[in-house]
This record gives sequence, structure tokens and C-alpha cells, in this order.
Amino acid sequence: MPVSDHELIEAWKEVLTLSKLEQGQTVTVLTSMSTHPQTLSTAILAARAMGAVVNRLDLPPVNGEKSLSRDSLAYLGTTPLTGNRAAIAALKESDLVLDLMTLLFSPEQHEILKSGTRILLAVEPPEVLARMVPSKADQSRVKAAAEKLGAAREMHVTSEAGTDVRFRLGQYPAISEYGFVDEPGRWDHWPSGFVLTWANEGGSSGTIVLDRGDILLPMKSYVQDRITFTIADGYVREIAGGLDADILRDYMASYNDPEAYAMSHIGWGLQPRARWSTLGMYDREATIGMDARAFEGNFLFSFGPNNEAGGSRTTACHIDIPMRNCTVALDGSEVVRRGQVLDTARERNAHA
Ligand SMILES: O=c1ccc(O)c[nH]1
Repeated sequence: MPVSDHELIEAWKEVLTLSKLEQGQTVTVLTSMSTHPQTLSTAILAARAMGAVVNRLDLPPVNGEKSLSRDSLAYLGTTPLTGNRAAIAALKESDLVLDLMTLLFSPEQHEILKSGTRILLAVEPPEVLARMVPSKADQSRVKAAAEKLGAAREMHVTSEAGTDVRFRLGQYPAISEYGFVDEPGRWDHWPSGFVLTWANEGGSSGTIVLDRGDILLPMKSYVQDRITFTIADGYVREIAGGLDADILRDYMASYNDPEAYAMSHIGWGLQPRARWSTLGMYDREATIGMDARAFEGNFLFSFGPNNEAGGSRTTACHIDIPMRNCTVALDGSEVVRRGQVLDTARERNAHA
């Protein structure tokens, strides 16, 4: 069943309150052709009800003629803001930007954040947004995990299917995604609930074996046959398997960009209200698959850009791969064991 306008307005009010929206602040809602009308209308109503000055900035979409997918996270690098000084100026002047279009992995996003503007991405279907309204408990759990990840020098991931890969850490910060933007200059994504970082340049090596049921994004498919990735010096050097591997290889080759094969972010899911099984419940184009990225105990790794972390790689190809049943260890200490998060109740509420 759809979610009611009333439910979604209440959800927006909770998220905007957690994001410390104050009376008289300026909110700019960034939209494009794929923006969901109910998400837009309820966002504006909620922000107005909280006494904000609310603008809407609607921009024409880009890359539609280049990308093999309309998923807003599939083809990156340029956005409708690229080179658009007037639009960027408006967003820099705003206290809070509600991104209903997707700026993620764009240089413009960083320029706007540096001005102190907060940016909250929200492009999942209204029902997914309403099911995963963020909470302070989400925040404390993710921040506790980020502290561990930020202090680690090596991540070692294994699985019974044969995954055995090591990532040297320390060059890039740990990033928390918990669904609201409560500090100046913060970016976050509603819904989320996971922690991620990037391995040191050239610092990834080993084997990743996708098992039946692991997920490919933006394909939004559950892998049927195993895929074996050989990782060396920070890049995937071989992608071996059956039809799923062929599909992934063909898609990545379409970018004709060696940087597409670089390891991108790595981390694990911490959102108890996200479910592995949800991907099959939505039409492929209706969702960008945040349940898959956030479900508790996943190991999420990706190929492609690292500009989100301050790196210089802005390849347009971005592949996210959430896995089940992995064991993730930081400097020898397990944080996830065969798909079960090992944080304690105390850590879950460390920041409450
Ligand atoms: O919220 C997100 C979404 C996609 C991604 O690759 C990272 N974080």
C-alpha cells in the first residue's frame, strides 16, 4: 500500500527536526524530472510548517543519452549543477538543501558543503523513506562503528564462499551515513544506516567471491551464480563466473575507463529496518536499492570513484555490491561475523 501524505509529512518533520532545521532558515528543495511528486509536496509542506523559507530549484536531467541506466547513482561525475554558477550560488546561500535529484559523487556537492550548507539526499520511494525514518539510535550506532573504522589500519573480509581480501586503511576518513544532517557542512542520505571508508590507494588485494543472493547495483539483481573478483594493488584485475559475471563485465566495459575497475568504498550495514529481501519487491527503476546498501550485517564494497572521500578519481562508473554472510575484521578484531553485527548494546547507544 502507498504511504499517506500525512505519514510522509510527519516523517519529513522528524528528519528535519533531527537535522536541526530552525524557524527562518532557508531550505532549497533540489528537483529534476525523476523527483517523486509526493516526496516533493510533503517536503515543502513539512519545511513550511516548521517556519522555514522554502525554495524549489528544478534542473533539467543530464547524461540520459550516455547512461545505460536511469538510476541516479549509475552514471556519475557531471550533474545538472556542473558549470551552473547561478544554481550553485542559490544552494550555497541555503542553510539546508533537500536533494531530491542526486548530487552524490559530484564536485559541486563538496563546493556547496564547504560553504556550511547541509545537504540531505532523499530519492527512495515514499514508502521506503517512511519505513526508515532515521533516529538518534541509528546515529549513535553508526558513529560508534565509524570511530572503530577510522582508527583501523587494516580491514580483512572473509566468507565461507571463499572471500579473503585485505584493505589497508588510514589514507581516507571513515564516513557515517545515518540519515540526517545535524551539523553545518554535513551531507547524509535518508534512508541509510551504514559506515564506509576507502582503502589506501593501491592498498586492496585478495579475492572476493559473490555468493548466490548477493546483490549487484545498479543492476538491482540477486546474483544467481558465484562471481570471483581478483583484486590486486587497488583494482579488480579479473571478474570470473557465469552469466552474472558476463553482464557485469559488459556493463563496466561500456564506460571504456580503466578507473572504473578501482576499488571504491568499503564498509558494513547497520540498519535493522532495511531488509535484504526488499529488492525483489520493487520495480527496478522505482528504487536505487538503499535497503540492499544498509541491511544489518552486510559487507558493502564498490568499484569506481573516490572523490567522496577527497580522492581525485571521478570515473562515471559506480558499482555497489552488498554481500551477505561475510566476516569483517578490523586489525584482527571482528565487527561482523558471518553477516551478524557484533557491536554491543552500549555501543549502539554510545552517542544517545
Ligand atoms: O548513500 C550512498 C549511496 C550510494 C553509495 O555508493 C554510497 N552511499
